[in-house]
Amino acid sequence: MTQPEQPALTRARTLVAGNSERFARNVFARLFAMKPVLRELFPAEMARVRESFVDVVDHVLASIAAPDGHGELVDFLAQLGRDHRKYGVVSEHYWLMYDALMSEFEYAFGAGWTDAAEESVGQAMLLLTGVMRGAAESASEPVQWQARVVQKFSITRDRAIVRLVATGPHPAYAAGQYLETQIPQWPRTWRNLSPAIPDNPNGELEFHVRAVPGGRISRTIVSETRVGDVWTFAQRHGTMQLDPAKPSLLIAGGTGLAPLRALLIDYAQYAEPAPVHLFYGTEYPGELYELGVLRQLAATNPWLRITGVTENVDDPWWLTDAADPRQWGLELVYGRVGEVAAGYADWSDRQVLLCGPAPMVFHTALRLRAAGVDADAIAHDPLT
Ligand SMILES: NC(=O)C1=CN([C@@H]2O[C@H](COP(=O)(O)OP(=O)(O)OC[C@H]3O[C@@H](n4cnc5c(N)ncnc54)[C@H](O)[C@@H]3O)[C@@H](O)[C@H]2O)C=CC1
Repeated sequence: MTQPEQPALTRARTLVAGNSERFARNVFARLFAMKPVLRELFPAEMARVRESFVDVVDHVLASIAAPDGHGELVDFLAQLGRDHRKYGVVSEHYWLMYDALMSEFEYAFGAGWTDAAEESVGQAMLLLTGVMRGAAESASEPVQWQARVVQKFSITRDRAIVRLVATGPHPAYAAGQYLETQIPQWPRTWRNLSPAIPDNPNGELEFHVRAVPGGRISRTIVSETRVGDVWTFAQRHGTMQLDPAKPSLLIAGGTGLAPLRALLIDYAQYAEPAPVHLFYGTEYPGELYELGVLRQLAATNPWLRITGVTENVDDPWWLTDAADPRQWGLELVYGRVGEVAAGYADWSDRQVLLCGPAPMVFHTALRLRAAGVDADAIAHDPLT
């Protein structure tokens, strides 16, 4: 394959960026016109799909011109191809998508659609659709698996714990990873959720969910999920892990505790692992719902130290029936969890894991870096 021409790729990126919403709409319109049944594979609300789609097209156009090989790009597209199996996308659909993309680029380029432009853009789109198709064809794991809700209870008015049991064998996930999840109330719509317990032979799963403002899926889980609902899972992702040979600092915001909790339970299997200090923060003391469980874990695992952090000293009037975390005798500090943790000690020798609301993770990482922690030592899931 000859190196695609930079000017044509740059022009293609400019055209897409000029009106990315229209570009994506037109490509999908062309695709659905060629095969109307494909519309059923996508969620009713396409805005997020279109946004991600344009990001991928732009990423490919930007990366393919790089002279130093396309290793990372190929890995990225291969993962995307495996992920897309859950939508019911099959090989033939990738050829149709290639045709839809090329027709739209031809339309967008207008008189500028020269042989050279067609060849360069064609190579990029062939790479995009070809790598995704190839990876999907060679993937060996089941596309989807299911689990049934066996228990659900509210922690506060906008947070719930949901427990499920897998209905059959499922691909194991590593503690700290998150799973692509679909709930029956929102068919064909996928969200990432982090299990709060490690993978286990009984297929038991536990999720801690906050109804985030504007979050359709999380709100539905908190308000509508019932025992007996069947959830569907697809790929697992995420690279957060704990090396038992290195001391760690874990900082959790609210239900962001979930994957760190799974990691701690998993970590407890080691005989004498390196120390771990967990800072667990919420807005109000009554929201530190997991302190009781964490205290039990710390009582039998001397390597674990826990500090609860709350922004407010007292609970608001609406936080009823909340347990007072002071009863567990654990350290409780007031402030924002990231600021409290960063100023608490010298963490420069620690591996650091962060999880919680995106602004909290972002600000905590900044604070830690300002306090001398190396950026490479800090890990968290992608911020969305
Ligand atoms: N794998 C992942 O990335 C996971 C992410 N989450 C996310 O974690 C969030 C948890 O929400 P809640 O339980 O309501 O936690 P929350 O909103 O009550 O926040 C908990 C902590 O974050 C701090 N915080 C909040 N906003 C901040 C800001 N702008 N700057 C600095 N610190 C801030 C608070 O001071 C508190 O200590 C959800 O948005 C959920 O999507 C939850 C589970 C897994």
